[in-house]
Amino acid sequence: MNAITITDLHKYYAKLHVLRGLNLSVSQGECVILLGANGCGKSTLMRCLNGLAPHDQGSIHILGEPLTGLSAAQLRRLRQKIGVVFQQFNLVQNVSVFQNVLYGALGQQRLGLLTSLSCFATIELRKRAMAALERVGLAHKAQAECRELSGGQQQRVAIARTLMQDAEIIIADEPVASLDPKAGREIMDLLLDVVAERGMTVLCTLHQLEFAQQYGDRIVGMKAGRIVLDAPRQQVKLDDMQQLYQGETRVDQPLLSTPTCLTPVTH
Ligand SMILES: Nc1ncnc2c1ncn2[C@@H]1O[C@H](COP(=O)(O)OP(=O)(O)OP(=O)(O)O)[C@@H](O)[C@H]1O
Repeated sequence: MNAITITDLHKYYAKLHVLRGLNLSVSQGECVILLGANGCGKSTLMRCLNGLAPHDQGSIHILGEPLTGLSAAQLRRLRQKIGVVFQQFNLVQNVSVFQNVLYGALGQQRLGLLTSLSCFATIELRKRAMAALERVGLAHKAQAECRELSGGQQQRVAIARTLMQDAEIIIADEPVASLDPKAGREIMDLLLDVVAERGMTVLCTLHQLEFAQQYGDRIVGMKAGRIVLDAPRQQVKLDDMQQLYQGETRVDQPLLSTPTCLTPVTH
């Protein structure tokens, strides 16, 4: 079964046609790196996948379930399977690292928010949260407030939270954009190790081509709201990736021609 199946996906912001007929399948356990210039629609795609932004046409299936037509409870249950690691560390800054990780259990518990608060959490949940923090090397920072951590440490907390969540899919939107090269590499190493251990599926946007050459199974490239490159990482040349940043790349530019595929889509 595919972890993610996207068929003829369209998304508009008012008159701006942002996603222009996307087709993409990601197998369970696969790590796909998504590349594309600023404004080509990557984050919008990520938001659609996470149910944060409704799409206008086409379909998205997550682990075989359609993302549309779900009740609020069904959508919540499906979103529980999707962990997010975003460029802007989507953590609650003024609470502890431990508490942020515990929030990952939100939605698994019948009592919701209350049981994910550290003062009410069961011993089992607390143990799991500590184990997740140990896995990302941050057990010693459990009681620190998130805002006291470096960018790299905050991304570690976000990864720990996906472990707490028992996510099956990780959507990582520029997870290393604000990190220095060493910290960025450490986060990519950790992310890929953790997902391999758990057989999770990853869709990760990056702007660093040198990372794209080293991480993941497959490279998908977008240009002006369309997928124009989709091939196993080893088959993608640097020049193929560089072309993604040339010509008409943004969705808010008038298109002079329909972009052609740089490399035949192999899926
Ligand atoms: N909520 C929104 N409302 C209106 N327009 C939006 C919204 N979000 C994004 N856009 C527009 O959609 C287009 C695509 O933006 P998006 O953030 O998806 O691109 P991106 O490829 O992720 O870019 P970047 O690499 O800079 O993050 C841009 O023109 C942007 O201004």
